Amino acid sequence: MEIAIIAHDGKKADLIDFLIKNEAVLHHEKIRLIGTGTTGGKAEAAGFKTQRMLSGPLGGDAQIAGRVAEGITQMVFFFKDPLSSHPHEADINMLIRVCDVHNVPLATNEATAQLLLDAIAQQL
Ligand SMILES: O=C(CO)COP(=O)(O)O
Repeated sequence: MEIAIIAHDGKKADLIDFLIKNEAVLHHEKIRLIGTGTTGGKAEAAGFKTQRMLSGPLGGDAQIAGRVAEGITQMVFFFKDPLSSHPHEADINMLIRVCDVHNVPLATNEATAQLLLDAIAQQL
């Protein structure tokens, strides 16, 4: 299963902490991580093999949306920062919309991501 990880700058530390907390599940052979450029780089530095797309503002969210639309990415953890604005808001909303169009689970905060991952862990 391919899971996309994305975090805005104000949430990147929270996402990495979340990955570390769940490393037993995330290192399972059936799980493959992809991420936007900077988020993916930080995940790599923390020991998580992650296929990196472009940085979000340069089209990374759009690339992940494309993979969701094609059925390649099957879950998205997107730790959005609700307290900051982003120049690529259109891409962010497009990714959320594409997840809804294709009924792909999308967590935009840690509590939801944990519930999704716990559900996945039971199926591995
Ligand atoms: O902007 C982002 C999501 O909208 C995240 O991109 P980066 O991981 O490259 O910072």
